[in-house]
Amino acid sequence: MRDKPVVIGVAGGSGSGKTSVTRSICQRFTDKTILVVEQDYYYKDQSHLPLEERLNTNYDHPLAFDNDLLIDHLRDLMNHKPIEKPVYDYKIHTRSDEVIHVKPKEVIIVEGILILEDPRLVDLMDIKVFVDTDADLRIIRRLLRDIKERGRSLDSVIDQYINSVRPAHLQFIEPSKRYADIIIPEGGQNHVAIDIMASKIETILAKK
Ligand SMILES: Nc1ncnc2c1ncn2[C@@H]1O[C@H](COP(=O)(O)OP(=O)(O)O)[C@@H](O)[C@H]1O
Ligand SMILES: Nc1ccn([C@@H]2O[C@H](COP(=O)(O)O)[C@@H](O)[C@H]2O)c(=O)n1
Repeated sequence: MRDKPVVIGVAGGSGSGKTSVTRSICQRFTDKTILVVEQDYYYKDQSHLPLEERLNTNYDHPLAFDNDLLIDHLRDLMNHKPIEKPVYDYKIHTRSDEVIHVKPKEVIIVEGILILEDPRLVDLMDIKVFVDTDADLRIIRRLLRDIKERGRSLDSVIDQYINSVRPAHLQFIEPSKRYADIIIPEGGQNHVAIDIMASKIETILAKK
C-alpha cells in the first residue's frame, strides 16, 4: 500500500499572503509533487440565485463554504482517488460550470481563510500553517487585488471589508491561529519561513 499524501493547511486572513506562500513553496518542487486545493473553490454553489442576491452573501462566514464537499475530496485524495475539483469565479460569485479532474500527489496543500476553523479539516492535516499579516497591509493588498483581478469597485471593497471581512476575521480567523503549528509573519516575502517549510516537506518526502 502506498503512503497517504501529506496534507498541509495554509490559513490566514484575506490578503495575508496565503496564495503567495503556497506558490513559493510549490516553486521549490516539481509539478508532480504538490497539489493545491483552494477552500475558496468550495464556496457553496449559488448558481440558482440571481446575481443581485449573491452580492448579499457573507463570503467570510464559515457557513458560506461547502466544507462537506471539501472534506470528501480531501479524503478521496488521501485514499489515492482523483477528484472533480470545482472552479470558482469571483466576478459572478459562484462556481463555474467547469470542474477540473485532478489526481492526488504526494503533498496536498489546502489553502483558505477558514481551514483551521473547522475541526474536521484540522484533523486531516499533518502540518498547519497560519500566515499572519497586519490588518493594514491585508486591506491594502486586498483593495489592489480585488479592483485589478476580481472586478470590484473601491467602494464595494471598503464596504465588504467593514461589514463582513473584518468582523469575520476577528470572530473566526484570528482565533483559529491557535491551531497552527507554524506562524509565518508577512507572507510571501518571508523567504526564511518558506525555506523552512520546503525543507520540512523534503524531509517528509525523503522518508516515504
Ligand atoms: N509581501 C507582499 N508584498 C506586497 N504584495 C503582496 C505581498 N504578498 C502578497 N501580495 C499581494 O497581495 C495580494 C494578496 O496576496 P495573496 O497571496 O493572494 O493573499 P491571500 O491568498 O492570503 O488572499 C496579491 O495581489 C499579492 O500579489
Ligand atoms: N464571491 C466572493 C467570494 C469570496 N470573496 C472574498 O474572498 C476572500 C477569500 O479569498 P482570499 O484569496 O482573499 O483569501 C474572503 O475574504 C471573501 O470576502 C469575495 O469577495 N467574493
